[in-house]
Amino acid sequence: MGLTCQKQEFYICDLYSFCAVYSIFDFVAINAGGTAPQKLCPTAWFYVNKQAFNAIKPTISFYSFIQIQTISFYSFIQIQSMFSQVRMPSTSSVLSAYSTFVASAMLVKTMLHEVQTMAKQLVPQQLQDKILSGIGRLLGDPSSQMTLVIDEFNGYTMNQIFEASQIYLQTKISPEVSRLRVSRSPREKNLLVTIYKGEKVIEVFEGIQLKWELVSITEKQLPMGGDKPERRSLELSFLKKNMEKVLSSYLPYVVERSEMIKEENKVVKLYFLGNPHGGAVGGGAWGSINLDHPSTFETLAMDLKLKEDLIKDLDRFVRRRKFYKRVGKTWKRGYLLHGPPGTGKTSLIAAMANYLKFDIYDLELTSLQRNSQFRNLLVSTKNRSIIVIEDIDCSTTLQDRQAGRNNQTTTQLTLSGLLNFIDGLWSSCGDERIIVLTTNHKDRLDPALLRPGRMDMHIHMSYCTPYGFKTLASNYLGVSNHRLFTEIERLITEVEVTPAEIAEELMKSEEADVALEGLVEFLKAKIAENKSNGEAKEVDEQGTERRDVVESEKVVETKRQKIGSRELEISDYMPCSYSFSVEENQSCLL
Ligand SMILES: Nc1ncnc2c1ncn2[C@@H]1O[C@H](COP(=O)(O)OP(=O)(O)OP(=O)(O)O)[C@@H](O)[C@H]1O
Repeated sequence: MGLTCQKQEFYICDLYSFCAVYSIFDFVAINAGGTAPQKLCPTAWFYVNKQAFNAIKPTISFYSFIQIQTISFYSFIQIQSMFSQVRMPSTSSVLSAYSTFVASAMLVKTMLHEVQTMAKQLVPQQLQDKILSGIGRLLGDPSSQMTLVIDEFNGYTMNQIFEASQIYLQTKISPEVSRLRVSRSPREKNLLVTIYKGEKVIEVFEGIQLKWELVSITEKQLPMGGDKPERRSLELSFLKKNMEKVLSSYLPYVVERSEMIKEENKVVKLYFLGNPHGGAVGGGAWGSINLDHPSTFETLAMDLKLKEDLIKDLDRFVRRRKFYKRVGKTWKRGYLLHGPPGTGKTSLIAAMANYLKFDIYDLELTSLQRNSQFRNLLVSTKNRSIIVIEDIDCSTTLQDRQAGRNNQTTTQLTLSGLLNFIDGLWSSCGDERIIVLTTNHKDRLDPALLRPGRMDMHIHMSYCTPYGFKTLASNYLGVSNHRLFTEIERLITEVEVTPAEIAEELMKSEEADVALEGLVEFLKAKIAENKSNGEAKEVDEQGTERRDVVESEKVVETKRQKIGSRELEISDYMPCSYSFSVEENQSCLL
């Protein structure tokens, strides 16, 4: 709007400047002996003033306009009489004419303010812009070229348009380009191929021809020596008449495309607590490395149906930005992974991150003392991330509340601080967040954490099943069938063995025969050990109530209980017994 006002002022002032300059030149010409301009001058004066009156009469009072007219006419006559004398005007008359002009200019300025204020009120913004862009078009030549210069740096920070354009231009390199620059950051998977200085890329966007060129200027050698600094810019040239479209459509398109390319090539990062006492806002407390965890949904020994359900749930979550906005819910999703150690909880988190290309923030609660630290850390996490709190049951402070010791203060890290983040006001700072809590002992968690709606999905990860074993055998040994499979599947149903234990046995040899025979021995030994442990317990506790049952009986009993409860047991045909709560699953499938 500031620019608009200046333009209006400029155009109207122009009329008056034109009038005054015209007068001076006209009368210089008269003094030089001309006659025709003498007749033309009053005509021009009246013409210009008439145009000015027509332009502004709807917006200023008639009285104000007459004032302008009188003063400018008086100035005009003064100049005319000054220069029409045979002799040169005296210093006093020049000064008098000058002061009249100054007064005139000041009054005009005041009037212009009045005009602008009223114009702002009376003429809609869009119309004002249209008029100005129309005048701009009349003044500029639309067939001439326009060049936008996009510098690599804005001061000390990288220019995001430069970065986005570079990424975008990778996809537009044509065979005509003869020199390219290739680079790769440490531990990045993909090469960055960009055009070299002087090279051009030409493309057509919605009928507009655009030419990109990389320009590089090598600065003078620094006094301290070292490499000569290079200042790089991208120059984008096109016809002037397309300026508006390039700014409002093309460049946003370039940025959007570059975001998509970045997303495709994104290396997932694992953030961990570097300095929890340091500047948390701005990410200072988080250190990061590339997440090289190879776990994916393909390699994970999970029931196929459960895997598909989870993938669908994640897909639904990421594409529902508008839905969350419409229903007034913060765009986040919580998963509680529970089950014994070595059943794949961490592997599942890595698989989720690799699938969604979301960064992971590993939040170690035991290293925090206060809710404020916790909040600062959460505020400094980025969108499209998974915040993980592993072994939530092991946090002493959170256990305090469960134990009934009401020693929480506002300065301590408390369960309510955590819950506040999960579904309180703090949860709304940031978009597309996934929160994953893991525990080996769901029964030890505070009921407040388990209340329906708090964590959207509870995923039970349990011991290996025959189906799970087959997945692991296929992953580790590349075999889908073997003479020992039947025996191994039978043994697995007799003992609680984790996928981690099986994976370890399968890794002991590259030869399937050797690895599987080793696994058979391992399972038999585990059954025998369990039996002897069970018997020993029985002997120890003879004479008292017999509480323990042999391991196989216990597994069957646990399964029976789960089937009787609301949990949907899938372990009958899956490797590890993952389960969903039916109720929670329904709520997440909104
Ligand atoms: N379901 C599974 N599918 C494939 N591999 C698995 C699975 N479960 C465990 N593993 C293997 O066992 C290793 C340990 O598993 P993981 O750390 O994911 O288990 P966890 O349940 O998170 O254990 P903890 O509770 O001790 O953290 C993994 O690196 C992986 O090789």
